[in-house]
Amino acid sequence: MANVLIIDDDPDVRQVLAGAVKSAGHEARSAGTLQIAMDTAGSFNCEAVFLDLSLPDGHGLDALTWFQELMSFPEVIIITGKGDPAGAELALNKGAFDFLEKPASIAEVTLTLVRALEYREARLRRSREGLIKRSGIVGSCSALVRCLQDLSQAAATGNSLLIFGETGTGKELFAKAVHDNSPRAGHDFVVVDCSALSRGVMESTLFGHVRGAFTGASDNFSGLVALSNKGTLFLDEIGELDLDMQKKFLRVLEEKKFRPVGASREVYSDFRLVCATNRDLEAMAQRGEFRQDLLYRIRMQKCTLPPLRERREDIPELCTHFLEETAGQLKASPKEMYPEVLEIFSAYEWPGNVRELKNALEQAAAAAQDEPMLHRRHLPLHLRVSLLKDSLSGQQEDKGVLSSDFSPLGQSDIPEWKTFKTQVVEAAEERYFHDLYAHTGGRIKEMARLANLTQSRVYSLINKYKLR
Ligand SMILES: Nc1ncnc2c1ncn2[C@@H]1O[C@H](COP(=O)(O)OP(=O)(O)OP(=O)(O)O)[C@@H](O)[C@H]1O
Repeated sequence: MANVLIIDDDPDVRQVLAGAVKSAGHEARSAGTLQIAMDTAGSFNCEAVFLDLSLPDGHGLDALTWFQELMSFPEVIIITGKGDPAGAELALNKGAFDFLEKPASIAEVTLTLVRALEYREARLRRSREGLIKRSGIVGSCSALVRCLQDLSQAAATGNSLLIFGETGTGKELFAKAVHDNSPRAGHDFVVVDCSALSRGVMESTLFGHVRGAFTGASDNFSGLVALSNKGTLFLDEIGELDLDMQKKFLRVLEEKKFRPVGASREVYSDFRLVCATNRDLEAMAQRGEFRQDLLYRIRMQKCTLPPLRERREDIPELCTHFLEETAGQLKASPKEMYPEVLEIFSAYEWPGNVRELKNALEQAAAAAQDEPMLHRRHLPLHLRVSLLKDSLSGQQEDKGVLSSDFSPLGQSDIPEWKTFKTQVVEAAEERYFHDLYAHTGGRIKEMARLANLTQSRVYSLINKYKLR
């Protein structure tokens, strides 16, 4: 028997759900507002929560994480009216188990609840058994722990997995961890960056070619799909595949067979697919830019990595990790941070997420040279710029840093914060890439390595800032 909390402002809905829960043999408690639900949850060890999105004292979405973080780790099922599909989608992306559209039948309610409880039990069993090899993933906030649980489940099933997340949130790291935790770990983990391959070379890179198939094909090449046989194929930025390649790839997924360019016979490859994207593939599918049938295939399981600004509690742990890593590479002792430096790190928005944090620490450690402590002055320019926030709200603490980097704003020309921030971040980006270009003599590979970006991203930034 499980404890189930029902949160809905409509007494009829509460009654129907409670009836369904009780007839399935579980204990039900109901609440008409978020406040009552939170008070109830304190003493009711709930294993599943039915959560309405539109409540008199707030939006259910804002309370979702609160319920997910309860000690009993409940699964949350969203109850949604016809009017809020976007809210339900957002909730799923934040780790809600599923959603039910009102009015749901008793059978639907019961089935969803059974599945949610089964899923929760399997999730807890796996985390109790400590089966997850983290493969370098750092962080312990609840959103990340959920992703690790998704990871563990995906690793065990072998189904296709779609990892969604902003740039630098760790999609490739997670994909590798899925591979490392799967029965395929002894075989290859093959990465294909779909945004870095031009249309012309994509097909032969994926499927291989025979000698003489086209100008320049001087040897047979088996291709990356064949290379991932028995292992894992990671398609990064899958949203960049053009429709023609999507069609070809769908066939490979369905039949596990493909024909190398210029070959007469088909080749077989048994690979496990993990894809990543930071694009809204659903919206792309609706616009006809991404095949719906391929989307169904690749997202048999899904995991959404939180942006760093939504898991700031992990920042100190990540900083320690990267400072130790940098020190290890230099065979030096790890540097430490003054508290005010950590404050800046904790307050910054991190549009480039963990990658940006890692780069910032590497740059700061290099700037600090032999000094054991990192000071604000060691931080990259764009981070120091974040101090402007404090200055604009009258809490600026270190005028020296700002005045040396920027001229003060006149009384009459204070722009909106967002506009100003965008301009300053763009200026910092431009300066960074100018310096990087000068430092590396414009060698793309080296630029990509130092900046920890893909070569195609570096190309686009070179074009953006007309670096010559
Ligand atoms: N949770 C984490 N713990 C430790 N390192 C992390 C974490 N997340 C990301 N990183 C590091 O940040 C960098 C970027 O990660 P990764 O390449 O996996 O991101 P991504 O989401 O695939 O980025 P992109 O979309 O730009 O390809 C890597 O150096 C990775 O090791």
